[in-house]
Amino acid sequence: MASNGNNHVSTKPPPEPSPLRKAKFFQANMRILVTGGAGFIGSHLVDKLMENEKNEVIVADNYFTGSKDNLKKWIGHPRFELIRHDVTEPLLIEVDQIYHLACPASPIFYKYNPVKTIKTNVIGTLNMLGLAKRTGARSESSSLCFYSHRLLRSTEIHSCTLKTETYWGNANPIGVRSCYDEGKRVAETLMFDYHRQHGIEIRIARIFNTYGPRMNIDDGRVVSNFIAQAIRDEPLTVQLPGTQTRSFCYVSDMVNGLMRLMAGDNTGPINIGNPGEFTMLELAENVKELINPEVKIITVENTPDDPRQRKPDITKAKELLGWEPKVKLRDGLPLMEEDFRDRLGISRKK
Ligand SMILES: O=C(O)[C@H]1O[C@H](OP(=O)(O)OP(=O)(O)OC[C@H]2O[C@@H](n3ccc(=O)[nH]c3=O)[C@H](O)[C@@H]2O)[C@H](O)[C@@H](O)[C@@H]1O
Repeated sequence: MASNGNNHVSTKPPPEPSPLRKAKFFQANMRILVTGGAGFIGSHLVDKLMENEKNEVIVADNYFTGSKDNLKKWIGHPRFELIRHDVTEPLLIEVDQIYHLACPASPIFYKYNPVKTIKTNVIGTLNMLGLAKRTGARSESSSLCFYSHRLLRSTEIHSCTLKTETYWGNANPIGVRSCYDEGKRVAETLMFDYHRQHGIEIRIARIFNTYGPRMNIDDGRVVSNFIAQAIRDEPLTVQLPGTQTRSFCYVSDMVNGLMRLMAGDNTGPINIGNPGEFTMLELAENVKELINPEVKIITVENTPDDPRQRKPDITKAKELLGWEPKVKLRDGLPLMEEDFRDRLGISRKK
């Protein structure tokens, strides 16, 4: 029997881990960090991740646009942790996967503090890559970093081409939206540099306009604006010219796409969005018909640098991930209406 060097011979086996620790060890074999997990897409992702009993989910959020309300059903759950944390500061924890979603996405929020927005994209992503590098180097499990990116913003007014992943973008570097657009571009560069230089496993999703329950009611984006306006009997404000297009993806489809990407072997970038394209006037007509046929539609001034057309080409997502969206706009809008009515306390007129 081996001596411990103090002439004391131990005959006792090492202590068994406590039943609590054992239970935790065997149940939760994937620790996942979701930055921005108290936000709109993040909180739906958390719901889905928590369905798997093998996942332990940690959310880091500074609550700038996210809210604890979105996570209230998980607070206190043994496999869930919530940290008030700003991703522009380093975070030292052990995780196996990172879904990095933290960043204000609505133009009114990101223009409110553009310096913070670009710091969130650049320094926030650096910090997450640093975390992935550290944990990847130390633990046996692979450490993945995932980064969400909206389509590179196009200011090509007459462009009517589909946006494939090879599109390099034509973004205004000095405009009011540049903090977001350029921040996302640099973040993608950082992701690939860490991947090439340090072997960090990465996934890049290019997320297109997403809608659904839990969007901030007054966050200024078009679907939430129109639905709140229709419920409050206020005119739907179509920004000129009204012929600009967007393609709207329901949040459950988005979350499934993000999880498929994480589970597969492709680094991306890969477009995740719904290719169904609508003009803002068509969207207003749909909201009017489905939610409040009495409501007026008016036109108002637009904001600078508003892209005129946006439609994802999702061939790659279909081929490589076997993913495509399922929820049609006309089915998703009523689901969002229900949530907005609950939160606004306004029920449907009889
Ligand atoms: O939802 C998103 O994912 C995206 O939202 C915004 O991008 P944008 O496409 O301009 O989103 P909205 O602000 O919802 O605007 C969409 C279109 O609706 C129009 N709009 C907006 C608000 C409104 O009340 N009425 C209206 O007609 C805008 O002029 C614009 O053409 C952000 O800039 C992106 O970062 C984000 O990815």
